[in-house]
Amino acid sequence: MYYLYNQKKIKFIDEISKFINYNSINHPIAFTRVDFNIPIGETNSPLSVARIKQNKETILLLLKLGYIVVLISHFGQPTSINPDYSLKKILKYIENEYQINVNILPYELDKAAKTILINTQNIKKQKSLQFYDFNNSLYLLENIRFYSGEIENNLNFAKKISELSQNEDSIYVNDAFSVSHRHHASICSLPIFFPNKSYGGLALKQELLLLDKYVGHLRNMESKKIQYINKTSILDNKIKDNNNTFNDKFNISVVIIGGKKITTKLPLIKNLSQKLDYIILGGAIANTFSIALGKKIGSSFYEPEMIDFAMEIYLKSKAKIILPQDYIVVENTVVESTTINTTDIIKKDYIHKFSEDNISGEIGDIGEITIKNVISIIKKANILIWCGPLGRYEIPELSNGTDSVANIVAQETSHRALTSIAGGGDTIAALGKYAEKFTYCSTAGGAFMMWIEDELPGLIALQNND
Ligand SMILES: Nc1ncnc2c1ncn2[C@@H]1O[C@H](COP(=O)(O)OP(=O)(O)OP(=O)(O)O)[C@@H](O)[C@H]1O
Ligand SMILES: O=C(O)[C@H](O)COP(=O)(O)O
Repeated sequence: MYYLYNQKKIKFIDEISKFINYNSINHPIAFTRVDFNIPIGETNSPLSVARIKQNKETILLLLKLGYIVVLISHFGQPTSINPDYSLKKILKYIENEYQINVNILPYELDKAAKTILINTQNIKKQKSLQFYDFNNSLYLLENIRFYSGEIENNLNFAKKISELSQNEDSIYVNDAFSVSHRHHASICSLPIFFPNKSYGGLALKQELLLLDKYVGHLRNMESKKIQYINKTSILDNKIKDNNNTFNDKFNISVVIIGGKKITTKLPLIKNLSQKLDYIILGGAIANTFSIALGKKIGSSFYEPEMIDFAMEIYLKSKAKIILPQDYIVVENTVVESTTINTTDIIKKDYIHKFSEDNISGEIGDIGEITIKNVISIIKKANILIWCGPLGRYEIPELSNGTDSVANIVAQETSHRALTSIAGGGDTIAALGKYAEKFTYCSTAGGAFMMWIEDELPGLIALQNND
């Protein structure tokens, strides 16, 4: 089956089995881009392994087809080699999900090539004895962001990776929708070395088909007529169903944007705000808007270089943007950080409620008034998109905002025709038990938003002319 992306075809790996001659296969490599960038919690254990689980089908199919699978993933955003971001830290969770031994390849690519070569010979012997052992067939490159060529999208670096295999039947597979918005070597340049042999994996296929089904219309939409919205009544938590407030009952689209990847997500809000009725902001993204509006947010996280841009978006879409009105604030944060994500340990005594704008300390969650307002909007919505937690959900005392809103979205999805689509590694973890009640949860946050708004470079790289 082909998928048409901007009029060009993307092939998926389930096509391969129709053409392959199993007897002639000489163990080529399937270079498979996955996204094992899973959220890690306080005790250094994963908060969600959804991103690992989703590639299982792809990997098993490739192994059964006789490929040696070399998995390529990033983990966090390291700028150089850093043991805290080694994929070795999550190896046991990968092996646990797949029930197959995964070999981490040496960082030096020439040594990695030798390791694969030696193991290939072993597999040949085993195959001739009619004993096929997946345990020698699955490899994992170290965190691809340990190599400077990755984020530089360096063609030579991609070529070196492709040269781990000398077999002309080797293929490239992108099974990482959630990182397909990055112009990185393993996403955009590596497929160049596999002309007509670059495929989408089964997880990527599922993401595209389901997102098309549920929110495909948003991609094609130019902009939605701005409805007359009496914002004061919303802030007062009194939404009326008459012509002066909402034109169509339940014809309201809402996006909730939280989290802390402000540079990635902010540019995508600009156009999205033209298509949807409400932009509910939480998390550190909201902080950047608050600063732009001259509010005091204490020592809260924000991105100074995005302030002007936040202001531009605010001025353009003021009537639609809902910012928090009250917060849970942490004073004198006691940080015993894990280096991955911000899972700090905070003393309960330091957590306070703030209902005003002049905050001291660090915003950790939205407060009760904001939660009520957000819920009142959700109750009127017929489509809801959610990317990014509303607070530092990893810390139980700061998870109430995300939890309460997730609970209502889950209820509204079950009880009436609310289409709820959430996306993001942390978002899925933050939604917890409510995630399964959502219409669909994508593993992608930034990539999902870019999929709605723009072209994804990772999908362009998979397009075929044949
Ligand atoms: N007010 C806040 N201040 C600081 N960090 C916050 C705040 N609110 C949420 N966060 C943090 O944001 C992180 C998640 O943000 P992120 O933008 O990565 O979301 P995501 O859903 O995983 O998207 P993606 O899949 O694109 O990474 C969490 O670690 C959470 O603790
Ligand atoms: O968490 C994500 O959204 C993906 O793993 C991409 O990670 P990145 O934002 O560090 O590129």
